[in-house]
Amino acid sequence: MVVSSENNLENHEPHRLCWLPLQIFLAISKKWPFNFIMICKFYEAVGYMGEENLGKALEGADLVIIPAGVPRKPGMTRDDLFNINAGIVKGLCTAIAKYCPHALVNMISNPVNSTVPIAAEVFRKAGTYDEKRLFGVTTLDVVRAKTFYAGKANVPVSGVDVPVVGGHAGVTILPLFSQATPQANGLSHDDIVALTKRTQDGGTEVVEAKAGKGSATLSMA
Ligand SMILES: NC(=O)c1ccc[n+]([C@@H]2O[C@H](COP(=O)([O-])OP(=O)(O)OC[C@H]3O[C@@H](n4cnc5c(N)ncnc54)[C@H](O)[C@@H]3O)[C@@H](O)[C@H]2O)c1
Ligand SMILES: O=C(O)C[C@H](O)C(=O)O
Repeated sequence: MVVSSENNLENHEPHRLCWLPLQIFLAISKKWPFNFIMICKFYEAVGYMGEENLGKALEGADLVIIPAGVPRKPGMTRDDLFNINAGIVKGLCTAIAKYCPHALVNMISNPVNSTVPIAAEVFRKAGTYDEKRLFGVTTLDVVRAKTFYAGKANVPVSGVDVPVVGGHAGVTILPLFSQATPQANGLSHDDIVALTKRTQDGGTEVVEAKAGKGSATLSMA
């Protein structure tokens, strides 16, 4: 997904939202872009198909969100996606460097621990790398840590904060329950170990529940 602000809000001109080929929203339902228009009245949704239109879709973009690629099936790790998704991400990042080198890039495609370095390397080679503009999307780890912690501590999730550092796969996901607020009295070491493991395995839980039909796609949308 690509967002461009070539027009400005004050004039109530629409911004441009482009749907790249095979992108998740279109793949789920062709109605999605239209629902989005109703929600965001300042956005205009434009769909582009085919690699030959990648330049048109990306030109002038301020924000590019990359969810393209294959998801895990039960029994796979995120690393098992590397061989397919690395090439997809590399191609998209090469086009970003060419058509919108100053865009913010949010990387959803897994393995995020590897696709972000791939993007960085493509941008570095193109001379466009800016570490402040490239992000691996790991918000789900924070959401999961907060949800599981709130459940265990029996506090409303809306008031909970749990910092999560590290990467986005297995033991590289490090929820810092020692820094969580509010501090829950009465959580044992075993509770913290169990909460940590459940946070680290949250994506796997979803992949197994969907039984081969994808991953936490809608959460990212
Ligand atoms: N970072 C995260 O928190 C997070 C969360 C959910 C999913 N993911 C990752 O996002 C990716 C997509 O997962 P999903 O569950 O949405 O899968 P999905 O199969 O539902 O959607 C993937 C989309 O990518 C498209 N695609 C495939 N090859 C492409 C290409 N060469 N160019 C452009 N688009 C292409 C497919 O047509 C499909 O529409 C996976 O790698 C998954 O692991 C990451
Ligand atoms: O776990 C996955 O494969 C998808 C995503 O990274 C997630 O955390 O839900």
